[in-house]
This record gives sequence, structure tokens and C-alpha cells, in this order.
Amino acid sequence: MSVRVVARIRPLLENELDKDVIVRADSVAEDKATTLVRIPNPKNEAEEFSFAFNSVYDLATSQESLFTSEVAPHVKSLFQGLDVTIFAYGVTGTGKTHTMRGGLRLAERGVIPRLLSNVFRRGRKIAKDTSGDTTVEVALSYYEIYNDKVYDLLEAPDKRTPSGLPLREKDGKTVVVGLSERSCEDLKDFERLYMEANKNRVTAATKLNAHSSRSHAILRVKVTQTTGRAVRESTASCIDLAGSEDNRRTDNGKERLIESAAINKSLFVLSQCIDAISRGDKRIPYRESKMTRILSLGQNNGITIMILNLAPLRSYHLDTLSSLNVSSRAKRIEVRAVENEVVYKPQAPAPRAPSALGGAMSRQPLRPLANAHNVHTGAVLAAKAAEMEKADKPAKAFSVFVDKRSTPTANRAAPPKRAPEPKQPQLSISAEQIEAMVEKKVAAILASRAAETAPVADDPPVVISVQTTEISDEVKRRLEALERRVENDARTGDDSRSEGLRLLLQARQAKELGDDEAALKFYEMALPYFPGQAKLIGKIEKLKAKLGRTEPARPKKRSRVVVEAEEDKENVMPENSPKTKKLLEIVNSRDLLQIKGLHGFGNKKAQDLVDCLNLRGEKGDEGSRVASLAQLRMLPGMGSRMVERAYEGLAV
Ligand SMILES: Nc1ncnc2c1ncn2[C@@H]1O[C@H](COP(=O)(O)OP(=O)(O)OP(=O)(O)O)[C@@H](O)[C@H]1O
Repeated sequence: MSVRVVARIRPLLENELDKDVIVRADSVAEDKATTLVRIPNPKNEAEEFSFAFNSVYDLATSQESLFTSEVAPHVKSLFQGLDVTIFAYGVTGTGKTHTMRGGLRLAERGVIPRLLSNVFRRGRKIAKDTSGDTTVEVALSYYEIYNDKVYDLLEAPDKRTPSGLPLREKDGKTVVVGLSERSCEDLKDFERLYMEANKNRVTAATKLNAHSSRSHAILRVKVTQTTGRAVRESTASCIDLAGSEDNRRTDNGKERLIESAAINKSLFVLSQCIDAISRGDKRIPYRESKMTRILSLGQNNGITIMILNLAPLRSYHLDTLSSLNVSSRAKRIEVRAVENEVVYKPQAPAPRAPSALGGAMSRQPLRPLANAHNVHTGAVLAAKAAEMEKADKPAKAFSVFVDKRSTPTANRAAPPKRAPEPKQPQLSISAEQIEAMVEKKVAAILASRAAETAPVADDPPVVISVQTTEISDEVKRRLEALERRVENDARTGDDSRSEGLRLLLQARQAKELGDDEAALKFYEMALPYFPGQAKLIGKIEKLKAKLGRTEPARPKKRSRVVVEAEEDKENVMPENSPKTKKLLEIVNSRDLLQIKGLHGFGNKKAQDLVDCLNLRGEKGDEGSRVASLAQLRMLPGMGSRMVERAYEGLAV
């Protein structure tokens, strides 16, 4: 079963105008449900991009109808022992909090209060249908991740430690150590706790001069059903992610920028995880941010629903494209709908406390500190876990299918037993790299703020790659080749290179879409991965010049001595000699093995040369072949000495 991804387009707000609407829900045929989001190409309004989802809800969709269609059907599964995760993703101001929390009026209530209401109702029904043999207890945990630190929202803000609560992996789940858990008797009880916790969130945010919606908020609803000695636990998690936003749009100081960078970092890691899973990578960078560790997208068993919130407005155009792009890939993530095991108490149960959902009921006592939200707590459950481990029961697993057509149906029916997990998963992009990128971004923004007198609000944000029919076949072919190399690099474990190539790929796509601004950003981001690459620097300078940022770089004047020295070399290495032919043949073969065999070439040099050749000739095949030694010398990373050594080392 794959992650269910649905999109919700919010209505216009009071101060927004009809004429600015550019996003619409559509269906593949007239009599079909709406499953498409259509949005114009920012560079060519006549052309529309379409993104397909499991379902698309337009601006007229009520809170009730969204809940009834997307969440209510899974309440039954929750009681069958499946964990359910619902998370809202989208740009700031698109309606995530409205969808998850909603307003105070009955009709405005969002997914969370409706879910709780359904859970309590179902719990009462179960208790009634079993004449009280089965009791249902509901417990809440609520926490936020702010600047990559976890804070308990059920505790007063002054009890917070600066470093927040640590995370730990336990029984295949990510656990927040020391998180409190409160038993909850009914909807009223929940509302009181929830409102209080949200107040804590606002107070903490105010203290930090931040905004509450700049953190990710995670509510866990633990449902425990007890029948005699049999105990079944399952959890519903509702996650209101912070909105991604372009730093340049917010007129904030350094704190807000850091906060924004932390959000962008975790959302960036989330998109990296989605990318990696949908590509079928072995290494998924979950551990690079607390939010992705907790979300464990595609790793957790059960049911996952991603709600992509969208604003219909033109002012969100590029941000909307970016989030459409990420979330449409999330559909490819497969998860196993595995129920949590029923565990048995070893002794006769103590006289059972009346059900938390019955009439005059007492509250479940608070669990001790170490009993975090989603762990099967207590010695019995720990013993059960150990027993399961001994019996070599399959741990939770997930499978990812990159191409649905090639997905063997058998895989879905009977997922293979999970191979043992690597102890320390290698990461496709390291924490330091991400940190460096984030820091660089913050520094760059601060510097540009200081330098520029003109307002920066109009700077367009970076648009992430979008598939478009506008891209010519030739360019598509090249992009695909580049994509294959990126994947190849990822497989062979050269992560920084693969990240660099990915950025180049995104730059090329942006360029093909005519978005020079975005292309320039991606090329600049790629530069640290290919330091000093003349071709890349050339591209950056060209784009800067085109965008009026700076003068195009002029070719350096070569001194007479250098020119003469090179002329001498040309005499020693004539362009039409058999050795020259042989050398160019090897170079143009782009065969890594052959190139590696050249004198003076190592693995990296050879790979750089092949990459460079593949990247050459952006405007067609012309120029992608090296026609002479002089041309070879001019390639990035080559130079006269390198060519000379390769030439001399050849035996012809
Ligand atoms: N479906 C909807 N119907 C009516 N109003 C909506 C809807 N969705 C969002 N809104 C309104 O749009 C505004 C922004 O919504 P909201 O605060 O939920 O966005 P958000 O994505 O959570 O933003 P942030 O990331 O900053 O927290 C709010 O005033 C909200 O009431």
C-alpha cells in the first residue's frame, strides 16, 4: 500500500482577488473524481502543468467532507491495531493548520478534533458491544520540533531545557525520551489539554520572539484496547508541518532566518528522503533531521496520508510548483499495513479500572518518564519484544516501487521478509553538508540584505525541477543521461558528487524552463561540489551577466611566454599524429576504464572528464566531441601538463 497523497486547495481569503487564481482541481475525464492539480507554466502561461494525486479537494471542500473522505475510514483500521499518520505539508499560509486543527466553530473543526471525536465514539461503542469486556483508553502526547529541537507541549514552557528532548530508536520506532503522556477521557478533556498545549506553544514562541507556526507540531493519540490479558496498542499521529518559505520574502532578523533555515533544512531533508525512497535508494537520509526521523516516512508500518495544502494564488506560483513536485513523488512510497501485535499480560489482571470511556471513570495514571509516546511500555511488552526478536519475527518493512509497471504484484501481496537493517545507515548527504548549505544560505541572505538598498521581496524563489512537455527530446535525453549518472553515483556511494550532479540537473531543468534565476542558484549551489570547474564557473558568469548581475568574465590574456610554450608543445605533439588521434579517440569514447588507463589519470580525473564531456554542448551534440589537443587542454581540470602526460604515456 502506498502513502496516500491528496491535495487541498484553499479558498481565497478576504483580501485576495479572483483574478489571481492560477491553481485548479481537475479530473482526467468528465465523470471521474478530481485527481489533478493544474497550474500554468510560469514561463509560458499558455501551457499548463498537471500533477496527479490520489484525490484533489477544491476550495469548496468543507472540513467535514475532507475528514469523511480521507480520515474517517482509517479510524476502524486504528482500532484494528494499525498506526495511522496524517501530515499536512505545504507553503506558509496555505491552510495546514486550518486543515489539521481548524477553527473553534463546529463546522470549522479540523482533522484533529474530528479524529478524537471519532476515536472516543468508537471506543464507547466497543465497550458497549463487548459489555465492558474490552476497555479502550486514550492517551495524548503533543510536542513540537523547533529549530531541530524537540519540546514537550504538555509541559509548561519554563520547564524546557535549551537542548530539548532527545530521540532514541526503540523496537523499530523513533521515541522521544521523556515525553509526557496524558490520559484523556472524552472530547472535552481532549479539548482542554489541546488548547492548553497550544497556548504553551504560543507562549514558548513569543518568548523566543518566534511564531508558533514556525515549528512542526506533532500530536500522538495512543489507543489501548484491553480484553482480559490481551492488550492492543496503536497510535494515530497528526503532524502539522511548519510551512516552507523563502527567506527573502520575510522581513526578519537573524533569529527568524535561522528558524527559517531550520525549517527549510528539515523540509529539504524530507524532500531528499522522498526522492531517495522513490528512486529506490538503499540509503535514506532520515536521520539528518529530527522531523524526518520522527515522521519515518515509508519506514513506519500502517497507514500514511499526506495532505498537500495549496494556495490558489499567483503570488505562490513557484512555491506551489515546488511543493507539488515533492508531494507528487511521495505517492511512490510504499508502506506495509501491518497491525501492531496484541500482547498478553502474564498474570491475571488486577481488578480492571473502569474504562476511560465509560461513565464514572478514573484516569489512567501518568506513565513514568521513560515511557515515551509510541513504545509498548512496561516489562511485559519489553519481554514480548525480546521474545519476538528471538523468534526472528520479521520486523517492519517497507518496499518502494519506482516504476509501477514493473512492480511485481506478488511483492505487494506478500512483502519479502525484511533484510537486517544496516546498523548505521550511510547517508546520501551528510549533516555537515546540509548544515554548510544552510549556513551559507543564511550568510548570503544576510550579506545581500546588508548590501542591497532595494527591497528584496521581489526576488523570485528557487523553483525545483518540473517535468514539462516544453523540454525538447534532445534535452530530455541529456537530462535522463545525467539522471542515470546521478543514480549511478548514488549507488556507488559517491554522495557528494551525486548531490553535485543532482544540482546540475536541477539547474539544467530550470534553464530549459527559461528560469535563469533558479538555474543560476542551482549552478552556484553545485559549485562547491566541483570546485574550480571552469565550465561551471563560465556558466555562472554567463547567467549573472544575462541577469545583469555582473560583467561576463573576459578570457584572461595569456602572456607571450605561455603562448610560446604552448606553441612549442604543439610542435612536440602534432595535432594530426596517430598518438593524438588515439588520445582523442579514448577521450571521446567517454569510457571510464579506457580514460582511467591514460597516464596521469586517476579515478576522479577520469570521471570528471567524462562528466564534463557529457555536460558539454548544451545546445546540441556539436562541441561535445573533443576535436583537438588544444580543445582538450582547455577542458576544466585538464591543462597542458595533463594532456602532455597522457600523450607521452601512450604507446602507438
Ligand atoms: N479551507 C479553508 N477554508 C477557509 N479558510 C482557510 C482554509 N484554509 C486556510 N484558510 C485560512 O487561510 C489562512 C492561512 O491558513 P493557515 O494558517 O492554516 O496556513 P498554514 O499553512 O498553517 O500556515 P503556516 O505554515 O504559516 O502555519 C488562515 O486565515 C486560514 O483560516
